[in-house]
Amino acid sequence: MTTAIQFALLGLGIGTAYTLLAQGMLLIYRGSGVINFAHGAVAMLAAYIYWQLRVDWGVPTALAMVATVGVCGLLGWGTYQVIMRPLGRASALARVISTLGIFMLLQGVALLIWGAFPKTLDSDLPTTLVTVAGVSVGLDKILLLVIALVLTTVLWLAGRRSALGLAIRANAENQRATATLGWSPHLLGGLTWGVGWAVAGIAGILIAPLVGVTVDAMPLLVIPVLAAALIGRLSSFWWTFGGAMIIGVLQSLVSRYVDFVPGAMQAVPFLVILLLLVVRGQGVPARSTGKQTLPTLGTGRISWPWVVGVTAVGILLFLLVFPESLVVALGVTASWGMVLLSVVLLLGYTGQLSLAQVALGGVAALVAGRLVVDAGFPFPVAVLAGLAAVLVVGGLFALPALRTRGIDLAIVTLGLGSCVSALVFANGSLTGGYDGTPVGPQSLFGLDLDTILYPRRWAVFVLVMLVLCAIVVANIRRGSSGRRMIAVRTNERAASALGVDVVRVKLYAFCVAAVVAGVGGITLAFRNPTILYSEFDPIQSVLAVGYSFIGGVGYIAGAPTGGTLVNGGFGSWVIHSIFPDASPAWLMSIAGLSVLLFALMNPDGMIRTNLHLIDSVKARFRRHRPARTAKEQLPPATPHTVPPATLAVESVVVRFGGVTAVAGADLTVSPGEIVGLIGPNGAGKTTLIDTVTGFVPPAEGSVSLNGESMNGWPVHRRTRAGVSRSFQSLELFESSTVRENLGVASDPSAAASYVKDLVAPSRSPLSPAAVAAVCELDLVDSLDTVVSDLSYGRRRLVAIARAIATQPSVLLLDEPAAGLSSGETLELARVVRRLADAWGLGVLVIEHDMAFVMGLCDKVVVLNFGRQIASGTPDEVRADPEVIRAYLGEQSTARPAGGSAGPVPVTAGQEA
Ligand SMILES: Nc1ncnc2c1ncn2[C@@H]1O[C@H](COP(=O)(O)OP(=O)(O)OP(=O)(O)O)[C@@H](O)[C@H]1O
Repeated sequence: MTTAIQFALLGLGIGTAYTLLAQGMLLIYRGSGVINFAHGAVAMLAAYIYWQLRVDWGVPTALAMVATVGVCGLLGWGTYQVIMRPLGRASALARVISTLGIFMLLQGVALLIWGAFPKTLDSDLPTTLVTVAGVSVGLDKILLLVIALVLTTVLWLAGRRSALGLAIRANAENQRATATLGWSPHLLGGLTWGVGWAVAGIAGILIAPLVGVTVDAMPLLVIPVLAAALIGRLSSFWWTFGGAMIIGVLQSLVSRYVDFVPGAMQAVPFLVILLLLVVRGQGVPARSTGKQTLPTLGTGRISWPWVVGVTAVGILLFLLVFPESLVVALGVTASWGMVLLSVVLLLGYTGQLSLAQVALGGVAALVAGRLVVDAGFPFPVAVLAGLAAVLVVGGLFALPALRTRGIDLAIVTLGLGSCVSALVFANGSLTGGYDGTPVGPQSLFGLDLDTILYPRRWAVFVLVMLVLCAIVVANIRRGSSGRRMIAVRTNERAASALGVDVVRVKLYAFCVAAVVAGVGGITLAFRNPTILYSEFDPIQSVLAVGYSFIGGVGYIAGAPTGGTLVNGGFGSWVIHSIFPDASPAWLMSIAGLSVLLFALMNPDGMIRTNLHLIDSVKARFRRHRPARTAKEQLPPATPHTVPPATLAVESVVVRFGGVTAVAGADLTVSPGEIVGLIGPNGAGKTTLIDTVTGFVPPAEGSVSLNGESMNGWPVHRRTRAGVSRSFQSLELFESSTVRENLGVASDPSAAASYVKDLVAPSRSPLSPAAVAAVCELDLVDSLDTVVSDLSYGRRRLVAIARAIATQPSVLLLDEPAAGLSSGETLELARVVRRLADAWGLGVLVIEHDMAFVMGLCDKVVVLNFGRQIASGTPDEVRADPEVIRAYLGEQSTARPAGGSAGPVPVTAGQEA
């Protein structure tokens, strides 16, 4: 028992170190909404500066401390002014990636100045042993705990009680609002980053004696620190303190009691926390909170003459022309190019920020390597087995992505990558430890690929693998799988409402990306006769995202371009050719600086600028052929009818915690019938549609289609069954064209397409319903227009057309006439009437425009405070005293808030 307490107390020491770091990171997040992945690197820099001042130059301790913290504070202030402030309007991704750039830059600069050899710093706190309840513990640990408690209390009080603290928090959410309250947003931003970095500086000085001053260890502390901050939901200083302590104590106890599993100390507490976070996560995101800027994507179009020509020339240059050192460097770049291709697939196309891609490459290499060494498998068979294994592991890594997203997912995957590193790569019995795994030379179908004797052959093999992987990724981009991925990255809610199985798309993206990263990892590992797993450490996965970003995370060609910057790649070769004695740290610093410059000036990456150039050159020489008009490209519209289906909502109750949003709704929508759902703001109308479409589960009651209960069905299954919806906030894929928006809705759900797309991508003809909807809503001329360029009224029509493109039997429209002119509203009413009468579609429509509802609907249902207070024909509802009292007012035909005065004159016989 005493031993357990002893280890728990030791763990509090580790937890204290995490707390000191975590609180500064949390302060920055609360004040600017940015997770600073460089926070551990800032602490590392502080430790080096402090070592330089106190140990090397003999500056008095107090002065050295003040100077170090001051420098960190100033650098934090400068980081805000030079990087974060200009990035204020950039995407969240660009801001996160810029912190990865800072990470790389600080590590590179520290290596250049202080070298890779560790420095030692003694604790400035007294280290005498104190006995508490029979257990001995160093006084410095107790003092550190006190400092962590004081820091947490000060930050907590400042955040809650001081006007400045409140303003800093408000500034993260709305700079304009803080400005109108008399605060300077940039002063607050600079202060947040300055204080945050200063706190990291204090942490660096205090924890350096515990963890040592090295360029590797301290920046990596960011991983457990992020986990602690996640436990605090990235908002609470006290929960973060608790999280850090839990992690510290768990790690210490595991190191004592699970010491038979190497690496368990780092991994087990992590896995427990990851599990917690995943359980706490959300399957379908909440109603959208606003637009976000996403990276621009390439088309994935393949020009076969170019691919064959460039590959053939590349092979010739590799075999006959280039010097051997260059060929080897290009081979490394090509291997990394495949790892970065997996980032393009995951982050570029699917929007999933995974920080574990290099670790996955390492897993494939490990399995293949072991099979070659232990089982004597031929190289190609071992490669296939390695890829099969990493496919499964990739699927496992996808599981957190099903319930977490954005920054949470990045942290979770970084944690998983570090678990793999601790449990597997650091396990000498699996990897051979410092000696590595001696795989020796390989051969492929009789061709000797000995990397020592024939490095050129090996490089050609890697080049061919890169080209094959790039073709697969390009095929996915052009196929229906790619369209689904892009829909998921843009808006998961809208994607699932269009019948896209978001879970399947994410699993697919993670699995294919894992295999592509696996090919990269295997070719990287087998380039040496002995595999060393140090090149698969978790930080490499972080760097991989940085390299992808520089190349262009939405472009296939961006992957090998980013791969030029890796250590040992083309960039290293160039630097070494010019400066033979240059340290690899130069390349890392240049890469870090490039990430920052690209984030600031060209977030779409290097390749986009070059593509613009290539396109403009091509355009000069291309013969002008008149483009086919959108109308010519459209298949002829055929008269359309839908399979009849009746939607029934019975006694549905929906609760959000203590709020009852819907308290017993009953309605049916029959084929060809238009039902209006009205009620004051907050009555529960959208919640009812959310429940019918599967976004929100009912607490009681049932929703059925043609008598079959849909309770428990996921969103996409309801869509595929024939229930489609539009959104009040439209939720269109704004940066895609109208055609692409409709294309996602038109794609059949066939599972086989995921496999077929790898080799033969399927084109997306619009569904007959989509074509009919485009003609009906007069959108033909807008088909190839990017949605964000359309007027608000036309975007509303696109949202309706997209809902119709899924070929529904029942259509749910959430405020379709909001923002339309009276002419457009009239036209919309005619179209909806026609959809019901001619197509046989059942329509449930929410609208505040009473004239529209009363003139159009066959039946009207009224909600008030979640309660259904009336239902019947428009005339019956209009005359209902409770409805008049609660909603319509005495002028029952008038729109409650500024609507048109009389009913829209549309009846069954009047359609256009
Ligand atoms: N995710 C949620 N968590 C908690 N409460 C919610 C949530 N979503 C909706 N509500 C609450 O449920 C009630 C009904 O909201 P809902 O948006 O469905 O109303 P509505 O009739 O569609 O309003 P409007 O006409 O303004 O769109 C409101 O009190 C709202 O605050």
